[in-house]
Amino acid sequence: MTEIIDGNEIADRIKTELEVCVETLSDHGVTPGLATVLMSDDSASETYVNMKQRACEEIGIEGRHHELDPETSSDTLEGRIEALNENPNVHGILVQMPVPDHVDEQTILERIDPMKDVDGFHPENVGKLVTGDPQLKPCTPHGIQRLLAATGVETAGKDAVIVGRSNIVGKPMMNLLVQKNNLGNATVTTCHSRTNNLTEKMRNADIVIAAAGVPELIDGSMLSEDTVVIDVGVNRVDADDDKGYELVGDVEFESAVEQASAITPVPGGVGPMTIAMLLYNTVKAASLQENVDIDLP
Ligand SMILES: Nc1nc(=O)c2c([nH]1)NC[C@@H]1CN(c3ccc(C(=O)N[C@@H](CCC(=O)O)C(=O)O)cc3)C=[N+]21
Repeated sequence: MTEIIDGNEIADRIKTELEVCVETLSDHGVTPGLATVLMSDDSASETYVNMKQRACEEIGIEGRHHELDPETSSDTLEGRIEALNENPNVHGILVQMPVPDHVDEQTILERIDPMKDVDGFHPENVGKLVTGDPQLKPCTPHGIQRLLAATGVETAGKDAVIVGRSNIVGKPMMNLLVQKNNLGNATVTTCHSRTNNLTEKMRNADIVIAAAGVPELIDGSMLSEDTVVIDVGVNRVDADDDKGYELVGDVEFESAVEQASAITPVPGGVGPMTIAMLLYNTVKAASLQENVDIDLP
């Protein structure tokens, strides 16, 4: 029987454990603070930022949301980040991506104090991840590692195929899975739009991680039995009913579920783990900045 991996349940377990960490910090007079910055009218971005703020509230993190007009200059945005870097009540800063075209994403990421970079996107944190000494790990790939561990999927010695080479998922996922530790030790192949024989590579994989951002790119005919399928896609496509849109993954669930040994659904798979690991990073950042020892889950 194919196991449908319940990301909501695993994320809730981690959140419950993080709540205890927040209480310990509170005993030391520290309330972890997360600042989110949104500079877009995009309704998906708004939804995601709201979800992050609500999750903070649930476990006692102080969330502060900053909304900037999409026309705001890069200088103004950078000034806002600078103020957050200097604010001692703010332990984590997240600038929601994408930013408008007139703002250079990399410039913005480099302005965030690496100690407050709860996305793990700053070059200093990327470098530490690659050398095997990560400080704040990117939320989605870290969440996927936790998801695999919680499901009892061993990564050591396994062939993992990642489809997608983005800086936020594909590349950090590759670096985490190849590392010499109990959540790594996999043999990793990173595929992308110029990969030849993608199907052949996926058919030989023990674990497939779909992070291309292409709706239903992968179907059951491209997978072998016994493959664990992790679907990172959160694509909004037009729906027939009056809801306006439907959320679909990078994997065609109906056919893939017939082949896979385990699979994450969309929604309810990787998404909730991303948010749980954002809370994890915020709690960790607070503990490092305030010199309070806590037992992170
Ligand atoms: N600086 C930055 N950091 C991010 O982490 C970041 C970002 N920018 N920009 C956009 C993406 C997207 N993202 C999601 C997180 C959770 C869900 C999630 O929980 N989704 C629900 C469904 C939500 C729905 O119904 O739309 C689920 O999969 O169950 C989705 C998407 C974080 N992102």
